[in-house]
Amino acid sequence: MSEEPVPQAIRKLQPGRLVIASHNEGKVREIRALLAPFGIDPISAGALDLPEPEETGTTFIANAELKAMQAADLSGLPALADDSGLCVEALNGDPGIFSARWAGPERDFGLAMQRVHNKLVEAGPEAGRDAHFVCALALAWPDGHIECFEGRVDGTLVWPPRGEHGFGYDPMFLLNGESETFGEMDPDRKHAMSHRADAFAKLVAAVF
Ligand SMILES: O=P(O)(O)OP(=O)(O)OP(=O)(O)OC[C@H]1O[C@@H](n2cnc3c(O)ncnc32)[C@H](O)[C@@H]1O
Ligand SMILES: [Mg+2]
Repeated sequence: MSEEPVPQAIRKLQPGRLVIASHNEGKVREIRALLAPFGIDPISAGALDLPEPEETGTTFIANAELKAMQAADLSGLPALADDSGLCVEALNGDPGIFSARWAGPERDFGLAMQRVHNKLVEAGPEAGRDAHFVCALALAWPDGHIECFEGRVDGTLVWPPRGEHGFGYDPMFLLNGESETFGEMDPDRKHAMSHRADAFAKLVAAVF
């Protein structure tokens, strides 16, 4: 069996020597699955007890950068952060970088999805249901070097939410051309076509 070519930056990442700078279990699960083919078994920020930084950036990239840099700094290890969110066209891109914050301190995504739905109802019957997910990935090295990549997928929103898989806004997001929401989809299928997979493919391609 021929060995898969391994990108340079990834080659430097050894099992147990990469931190996933995220406190979101759903994301950590997906990033683990994306890294598995490279033989990388990362440590999560939670396992290292790293603090959750305040997300003061005004873009997905800026927030991914600040999370990755803080984790690399504190751990002395390379760190991969993900800042992502749902952008609804009829809501001028909201909740966008505030996607986690719309779920309140309890991180209640039933509530967050209801909020999105209510705003769309308020926007009136002519407001469309188009939306996209964005994922910014930042890979920070302890020497301060940082690389960023952004992925995106387009779809529409359904109501009521459907499916028990995934996390966050997945049950209300229907990728263009699909009949199952991300919440109904087999997780492997979502991992293969999500905004996170798109950003990850760019990360891998850039370091060849
Ligand atoms: O910052 P970290 O610790 O990584 O975790 P977080 O949950 O706060 O993550 P973000 O700040 O990036 O907020 C993004 C929110 O957008 C939502 N989101 C991102 N990717 C998603 C996906 O693949 N499916 C559904 N919702 C997603 C999800 O609810 C996240 O909480
Ligand atoms: Mg966050």
